[in-house]
Amino acid sequence: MIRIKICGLRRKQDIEWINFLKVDYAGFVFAESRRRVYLKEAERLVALLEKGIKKVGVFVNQNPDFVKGVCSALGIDVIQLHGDEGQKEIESYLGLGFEVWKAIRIKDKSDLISAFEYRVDGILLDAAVRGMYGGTGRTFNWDILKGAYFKNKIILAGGLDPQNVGFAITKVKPFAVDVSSGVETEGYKDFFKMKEFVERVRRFGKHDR
Ligand SMILES: O=C(O)c1ccccc1NCC(=O)[C@H](O)[C@H](O)COP(=O)(O)O
Repeated sequence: MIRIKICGLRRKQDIEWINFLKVDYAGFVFAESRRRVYLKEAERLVALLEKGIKKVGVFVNQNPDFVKGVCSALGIDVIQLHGDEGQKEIESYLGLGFEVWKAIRIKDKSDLISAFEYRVDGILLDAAVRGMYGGTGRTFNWDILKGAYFKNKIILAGGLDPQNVGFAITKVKPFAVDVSSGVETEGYKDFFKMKEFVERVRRFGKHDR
């Protein structure tokens, strides 16, 4: 069964909704973004989260001591590195009890090379938009992935929404899908869009990866 990550959670009701929908991963952005949360608020949100839902901390080119401090304080399960972090930095997080996912922004096929090179627990494939690291609401060309074999878990992100996620899953067959903008209305998470997204994934995503 394909896993679901909903990212950019900021409010108490966001957490109540994802508890109800029983998604697999809850994403909290600790980097520069309109979705950014700070440690104190994140502590309150995480305390409300159902135990079975894994907590993902999203960071962009931040100090490793800061990243480790936040993740330890919150009991984060997955560190998502969404900036220009290299293998050396990735290594510094391995063996500490967190999974590490590295985000790669895809413009064309050549961007996939790094996806094969990183030694990491998961590769998150996202759209490349100039001046933005993530949460862009834009898709990339999924045809680029045709025939590619990844040894890592692939988390598909970038512009997914309830309308296109079924098609994306049948094309890419990822380990998980990740969504933020596509389940928002006027900048905030929308329960009905999240519900529709989750229902679509569960209908189309019955393969194992
Ligand atoms: O969501 C953000 O605002 C963000 C800002 C800076 C770095 C990463 C960010 N989000 C990371 C995610 O995991 C998003 O879910 C992913 O980029 C997909 O976003 P969207 O295209 O909006 O569904």
